[in-house]
Order: sequence, then C-alpha cells, then structure tokens
Amino acid sequence: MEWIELIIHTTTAGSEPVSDILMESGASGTMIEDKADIPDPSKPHGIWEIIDPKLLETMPEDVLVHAWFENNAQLPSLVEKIRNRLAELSFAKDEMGSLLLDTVSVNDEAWKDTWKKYYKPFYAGKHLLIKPTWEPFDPRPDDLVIEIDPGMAFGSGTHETTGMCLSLLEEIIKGGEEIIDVGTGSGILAIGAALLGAGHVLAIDIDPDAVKVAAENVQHNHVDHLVSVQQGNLLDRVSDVCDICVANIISDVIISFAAPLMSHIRPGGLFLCSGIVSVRADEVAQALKDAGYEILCRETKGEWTAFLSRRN
Ligand SMILES: C[S@@+](CC[C@H](N)C(=O)[O-])C[C@H]1O[C@@H](n2cnc3c(N)ncnc32)[C@H](O)[C@@H]1O
Repeated sequence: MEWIELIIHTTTAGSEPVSDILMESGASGTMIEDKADIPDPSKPHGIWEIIDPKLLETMPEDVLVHAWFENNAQLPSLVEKIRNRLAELSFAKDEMGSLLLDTVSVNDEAWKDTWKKYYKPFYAGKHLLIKPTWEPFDPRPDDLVIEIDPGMAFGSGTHETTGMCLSLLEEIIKGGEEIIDVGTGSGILAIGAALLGAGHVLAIDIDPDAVKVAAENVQHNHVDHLVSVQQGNLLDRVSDVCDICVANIISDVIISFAAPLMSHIRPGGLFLCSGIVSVRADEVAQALKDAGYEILCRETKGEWTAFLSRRN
C-alpha cells in the first residue's frame, strides 16, 4: 500500500485546528512538530530525560503538522478539500502561519518508520507511561508501562481523545471491574485498564487489522489472561455485561449506540465516551441524557470532548 504524507506549515496557535482538519478528513494519524513542546533542557524537568537531546537542533522553525493518508483515487479531491478548509482557517483566525501544504509519497515500510521517528515515551495520567515497544526507557517504580506498537491501527496514545480516556480510566478503576472497550484500535485502553487493575477487559474492533495489532500488543504487555480481543461491529455479537464501557469512537456512533449499550452496563456502571468533536458535544450530551445516563464529568482537550456518565 502507498501512503501520502501531508505536511502543513503553521504556528503553535494553528497546530491544533490544522490537526483537527486533517483528522476530520480521515488521516490515519497526525503528528505535531513544534519546538515549543520541547522543555528547556537547561532547566530541571521531569520528562526531559526521555527526550533525545539532539531533537531540538534538528527541529524546523515553522510548526509542522504531519498527517498520513492512504493513496487512492479519492485522494486528489480530498487534498483539494483540505486546501479549501485551510484557506477558510487562515481567513477566520489570525496567527495561523503560511498554511503551506507539502505532499510526500511514502510506502508502507517508510510510513511505519516515519511514525517511529516522532513517537517517544510519555505519561498519560499520573502513573500510565506509554512506551513505544522499540524505545528503551527506565520507568519509575510506581509507573504502569503500556508498551505499544500501533502499526496501522489508531491508538498510539498521543491523540487527545485517547489521553482523556486513559486519565479518566486511571481515576475510575478501583480494581476487579469488568470492562468493555469498544473500538479498541491498538488495544491501548484495554491494556491500560488491565494494568490499572480491571478484572477482565473485552476489547472489540470492527477492523480486522486493528484486532490483529491489539492482540499482539495485549500479548506483548503480558495481559492476555485479562484481555480478550475480538472482531465485531459495536456489541452486535456480545452478550457480556460490564461495570465500565469505554468507547473512543466518533460522535454519530456514540449517539446511536448510547441507548442499546445500556443493557450491557450494570446499574450504577459507567460509560466513558470520547472521540467527540467539541462542536457536537451538546448533541452527544443530550443523547446520553435521553438514553437515561447521568453525566458525571465532561472533559475537553484541544477541540475534543469526553464524557463520563453513569447508568442509574
Ligand atoms: C479513534 S479509534 C480509538 C482507538 C483506541 N481505542 C484509542 O482510544 O486510541 C476508533 C476505533 O474504533 C473502531 N471502530 C469504528 N467503528 C466501529 C464499530 N462500529 N464497531 C467496532 N469498532 C469500530 C475503528 O476501527 C478504530 O480502531
């Protein structure tokens, strides 16, 4: 398969809106390259030790947003639409930078390696450390390390929607819960839940490639006795009932899935949903309330919203 990498030149202020345009256009992943994200190495900083000291010297002056798309017949018209949305963005907001768009062709192997260049260990929540499988790193004694190779699946942990789920899971898992992870992607949330003390996690994805990647990651993290991975459309072939359901999927799916999901959550159980573009958050909140959930918390990061709700 051939992949096309789009590179947009912008500013720190422009990086999130540009990244959101690319994700909403169907990018397999985005990566922001911004010098401002790198802590000053001369000052003591908890995470500097996990960043390559040479990184800063090699970084470009512009903020670059990289995004990867499968090369197919629709790509030229998609790139045109992205150009139009970037033009609208520069018109609507100041300080977005040049918004120049470069394209680079990359084959499957090169795509994997490109990702790897930017993917470094980082903390999501207080104790959850996301570590690419190939990166050496000495964790702190109380760290819970999720080793991930996302491959072609979504779920490196760098996306806001995943980050919000991980930190909320860290707050709500007390130990022994039965959990269903709908749209598991790389398996990152399922593995995190298992490390946090869940009794069992059922991880489901519609995409067979994601199921394969998730199963490999589950095995790599030695939680295969706690996590079962299976292919399926939402909970179509599932009869399990859980204490917590987590779903990092798009708004439309959450809206239509909230009511039927109820019968899979025990009374008093929790539904954690993410992947909601904030402009649609009120619509999702209404769907949750209409289905009978009580919203316990609403979190926003960048342009994204997550809800923690309870089945009463
Ligand atoms: C945004 S990714 C989330 C991946 C991971 N859980 C995370 O938080 O990073 C959404 C995942 O949902 C899966 N998905 C989309 N529609 C689905 C459906 N109807 N049933 C099951 N999985 C679905 C996609 O294949 C994708 O892997």
